[in-house]
Amino acid sequence: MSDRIVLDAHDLVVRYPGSPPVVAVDGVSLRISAGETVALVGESGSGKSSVARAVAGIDRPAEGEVRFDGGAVTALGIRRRARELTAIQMVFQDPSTSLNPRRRVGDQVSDGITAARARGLEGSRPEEWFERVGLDTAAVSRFPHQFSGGQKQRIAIARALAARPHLLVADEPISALDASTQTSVAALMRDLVSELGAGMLFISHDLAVVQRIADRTLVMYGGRVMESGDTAAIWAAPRHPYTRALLGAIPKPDGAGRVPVSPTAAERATWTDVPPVED
Ligand SMILES: Nc1ncnc2c1ncn2[C@@H]1O[C@H](COP(=O)(O)OP(=O)(O)OP(=O)(O)O)[C@@H](O)[C@H]1O
Repeated sequence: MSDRIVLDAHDLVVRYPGSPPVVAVDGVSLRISAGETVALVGESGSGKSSVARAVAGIDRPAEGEVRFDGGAVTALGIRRRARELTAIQMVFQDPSTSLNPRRRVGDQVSDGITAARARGLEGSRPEEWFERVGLDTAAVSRFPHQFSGGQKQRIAIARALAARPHLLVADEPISALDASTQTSVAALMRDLVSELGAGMLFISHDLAVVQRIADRTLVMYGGRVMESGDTAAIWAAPRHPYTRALLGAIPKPDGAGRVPVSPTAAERATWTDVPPVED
């Protein structure tokens, strides 16, 4: 990890139309350094995907600013933005929808290579990326339906990383995969982004995987960051009551099963009443 900050988003507010409007993100700030993996965790609806879309330049936040490699993402002109945003790549939950079913997978990885070349970076070959993500290089001429879900996600990762991004935004990249491949795909992503010196925003509800791969973690609830800090420190001693409740939902190793977070309204109020704990 280096001291170079690739992403610096501050005071993000994301609202969706409605009456009243939905405040999905309410004042979230986050920084990611080169080579660093930062996880966003929190229950469904806490605003994780909305943060991801704002920092990736998909949705414009209602308030706040996203700075990427020192420049304001929201202030880029259309042409410059299309060119420069190849340095931010995304991996989504479902590789079946993110890969084009009618194109050979090698050609799709070549799109990433072309994007890197357009930024003046040295060329590479799709086979090299297949090798890096643990796939048979002979498979470059196949079509997406000839692969398993886990293999398709490896291809989507190869395509994203072939573009040599400075930031990879991964929104639930392992949740559609078989349990047996989830950890290995997550670990692969982490290793490759740190090898490339890129930063990664990793969104997952799999807390055991987050614990394993994230350098830092932000815990969100109701659109706000409740706790943020070094992953190991948070797991060793969660300080915010919401974090304690969330970590209590990890399946117990003794086989006692998943402990649901089923808070009462009073408990929820206690979480939002306690000020955030940030590093
Ligand atoms: N396009 C939209 N229009 C209206 N409301 C939306 C829209 N997208 C998200 N929301 C709402 O914004 C809030 C945050 O949603 P978001 O998808 O960011 O949360 P999340 O933590 O990523 O959830 P999940 O883990 O289920 O994906 C939720 O209340 C959601 O219903």
